Amino acid sequence: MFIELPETKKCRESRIIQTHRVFPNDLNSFGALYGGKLMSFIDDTTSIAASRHCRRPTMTASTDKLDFLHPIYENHSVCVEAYVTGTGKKSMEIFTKVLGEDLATGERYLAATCFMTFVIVEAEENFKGVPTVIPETNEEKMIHQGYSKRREMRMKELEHNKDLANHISLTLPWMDSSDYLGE
Ligand SMILES: CC(=O)SCCNC(=O)CCNC(=O)[C@H](O)C(C)(C)COP(=O)(O)OP(=O)(O)OC[C@H]1O[C@@H](n2cnc3c(N)ncnc32)[C@H](O)[C@@H]1OP(=O)(O)O
Repeated sequence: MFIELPETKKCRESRIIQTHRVFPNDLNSFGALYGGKLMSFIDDTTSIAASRHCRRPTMTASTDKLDFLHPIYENHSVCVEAYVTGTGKKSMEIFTKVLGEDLATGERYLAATCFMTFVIVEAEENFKGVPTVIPETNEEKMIHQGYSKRREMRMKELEHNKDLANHISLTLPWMDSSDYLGE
């Protein structure tokens, strides 16, 4: 049984904010937060935003370009904030911004941004669709405004990648090299 959903939800209803301190065992060899660790924080946070919005099981369908804009150093805090910024029928776009904070000075900086798409994988037969989002703040409005264009580009890219997938070899390379070498 799934709960009934309203037709609309505000961005703030799905907003998730996770904050962590960057410890020595989270660092890369440059003394900054390891990128894989940050990606894991982002996936974790966005998945909760998706669940909050649709209250049904979802899976990560895609991650758009993740831009690492600024390193996050040891002992700074890393704040990962995510909320739903656009919806289709079963898919939800989630925007994530990552802020670093120097806890000694209070200086805050934008460390990364990312868009991800989550898709509902289980729903009732007559599922009508996820609630559309209502942006309220200037940032939410600006990001929501670009949703249709981003979705269009995503769909084009998906088609292209599906085509590419048709040419990817599944053969174990050490068993038969003819696929690799085009013999
Ligand atoms: C929680 C986790 O850790 S998940 C782990 C990582 N994720 C996975 O393993 C997912 C693997 N992929 C899959 O299972 C499938 O490709 C799915 C579930 C993502 C999509 O299934 P499909 O059968 O292709 O979905 P279908 O074609 O019915 O489309 C459903 C919706 O998803 C959207 N969609 C499907 N694939 C993508 C994609 N790669 N990027 C963006 N949107 C997508 C469609 O546009 C459609 O949107 P709409 O309902 O808003 O119009």
